Amino acid sequence: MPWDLVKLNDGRSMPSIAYGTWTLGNGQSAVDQVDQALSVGFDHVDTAQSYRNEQEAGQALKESGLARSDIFVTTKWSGQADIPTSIRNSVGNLGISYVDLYLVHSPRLAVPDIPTTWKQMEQVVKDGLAKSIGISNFNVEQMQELLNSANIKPVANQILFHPYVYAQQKPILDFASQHGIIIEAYSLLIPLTHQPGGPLDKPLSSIASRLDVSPDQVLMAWAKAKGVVVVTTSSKESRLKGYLAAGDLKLTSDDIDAIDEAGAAGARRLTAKTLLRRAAGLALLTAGALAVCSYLGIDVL
Ligand SMILES: NC(=O)C1=CN([C@@H]2O[C@H](COP(=O)(O)OP(=O)(O)OC[C@H]3O[C@@H](n4cnc5c(N)ncnc54)[C@H](O)[C@@H]3O)[C@@H](O)[C@H]2O)C=CC1
Ligand SMILES: O=CCc1c[nH]c2ccccc12
Repeated sequence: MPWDLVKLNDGRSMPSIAYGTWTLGNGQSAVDQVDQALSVGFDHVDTAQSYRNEQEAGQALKESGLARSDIFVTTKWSGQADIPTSIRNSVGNLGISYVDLYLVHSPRLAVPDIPTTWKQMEQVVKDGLAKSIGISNFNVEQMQELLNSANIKPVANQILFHPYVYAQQKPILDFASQHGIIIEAYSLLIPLTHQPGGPLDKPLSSIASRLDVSPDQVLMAWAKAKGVVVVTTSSKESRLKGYLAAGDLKLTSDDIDAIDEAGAAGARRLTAKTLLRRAAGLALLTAGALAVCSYLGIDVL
């Protein structure tokens, strides 16, 4: 089994790679894409109230003929209604009686506060509508606030995770690990999809050539080595097969170090770019203000 099951802190298990439905849209094409993912071997589907395709995911699950116990379904409370209403709508849309994992999509939704929101999440487990509960996009302070009053610990925190943000996200990984919380990585492939041309390009392509695989597979193997669960997607069958096959890849510690170093270099570059952009913005603003003052005859110097 290339991607193993990971043990959760509530005694349950979760497949360590998931197929995500965020960008699928809806209608028949979304059903077909989830169908395709299930038929190549994905057994963990990650959806959300806000993705507006829970029904399509549910239809594909039904069509797959897979037993309910052979598929792990995650959905998220995205704040479209209160938690008790939302979870009932989600399981109804998915056509199942429970989800395996229910996540708070963002700490920003936790109104009036995190403890009150988490109490409602705990009730979802008591009502049998979710087997496990977790969070998404929570930082260390928000996780600590939640744990201070939790009766049921979150099993997972789904966060942005790729080499360019690895150092930035590391405190979340360390805190989660201390508390037995699994990290799920989304947007792992951003260095290829949105930030090509950075310091990672070279090590990724040289490791990929040596192992006769593609750079996305190298990123998957890197994430696996960091002990996180991967949430990914593609409309291409060949890519989906590649993601699953990447579970068998073995990177050396030198490979991992090279990716970590290039990731850190990319992060420094992005910080420098952001600072430059801010400085340019400030300069423009100052020039504008000076021009207005001069036009109004105000002497500022
Ligand atoms: N909890 C949250 O706030 C979030 C959760 N997610 C979850 O994660 C899932 C995956 O998110 P993404 O950002 O789409 O994941 P991703 O970073 O894995 O990107 C997937 C995309 O990469 C493309 N790709 C694969 N290999 C490539 C290559 N070699 N070169 C260029 N492009 C390549 C694929 O075709 C696909 O479009 C979502 O569907 C959703 O379920 C995503 C974002 C936020
Ligand atoms: O999950 C991907 C991005 C997204 C879509 N809807 C929401 C709601 C709250 C946080 C993130 C997102």
